[in-house]
Amino acid sequence: MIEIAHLTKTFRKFKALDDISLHFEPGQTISLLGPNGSGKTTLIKSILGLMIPEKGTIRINGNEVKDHWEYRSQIGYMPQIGRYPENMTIRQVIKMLKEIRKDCNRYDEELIEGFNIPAVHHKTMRSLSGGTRQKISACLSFLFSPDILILDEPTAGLDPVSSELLKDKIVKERANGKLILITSHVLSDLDDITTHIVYLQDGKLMCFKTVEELKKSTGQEKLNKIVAAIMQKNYREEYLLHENNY
Ligand SMILES: Nc1ncnc2c1ncn2[C@@H]1O[C@H](COP(=O)(O)OP(=O)(O)OP(=O)(O)O)[C@@H](O)[C@H]1O
Repeated sequence: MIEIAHLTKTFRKFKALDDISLHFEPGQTISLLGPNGSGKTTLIKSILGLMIPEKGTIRINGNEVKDHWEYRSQIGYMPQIGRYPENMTIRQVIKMLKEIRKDCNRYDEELIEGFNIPAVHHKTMRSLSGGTRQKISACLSFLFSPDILILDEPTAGLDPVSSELLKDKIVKERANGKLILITSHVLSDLDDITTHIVYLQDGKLMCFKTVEELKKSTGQEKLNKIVAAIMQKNYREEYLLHENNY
């Protein structure tokens, strides 16, 4: 579904992404992990076509993204910080987006109902609390029933009940065959929803494996322990050796 081959992005001489190759399929939830500045957002922005890497390719359903802009309608994106017209009400923002996306005739309003957004429909975007703004971003990312969801720190700022509701939705949509990419620094939030881990460090791919494989190879159950094992110095060499055996 998404094939990334030898992706390299530099800012002046600094390599933010260094020869990254990955392959994602429907029905996977990929947790995109790594320390601050490791290249996660650069990778997401490259997939979204918001950044143009100088080397490598990204294909979505076989089409290279730099030549096929229409692929973006298949992606629901929840940014880390949602930016909206501040003087519009929630109702107006949702209505405006539905009018722009006339191609879509299957709205997914499950989160809008789950978060009880109609009760605050009349509020302007500028008046919203951080958590409510985050809920609106989540609702909009699912609204047009996209095949791919890219969620950047989706549970940040959400209360525990809302966070669980969003996680249940992610699990449900993965079961429906969606591909979901998530970044989060709160690893406990990812424990029950992740199928695969991508770990980046200094723009390099340190690990791309299923959670089950990593549980076996590290002997750990929880993501924070698994990630600690990945961060051990010699992991990448072992990983690459292992990969070269196939
Ligand atoms: N427009 C830019 N110009 C110059 N350098 C940039 C630019 N965008 C990103 N970088 C650099 O590229 C590197 C990777 O940044 P990126 O935002 O992808 O990291 P990240 O893994 O998403 O970090 P975080 O966990 O803090 O969100 C960082 O060193 C960052 O300073």
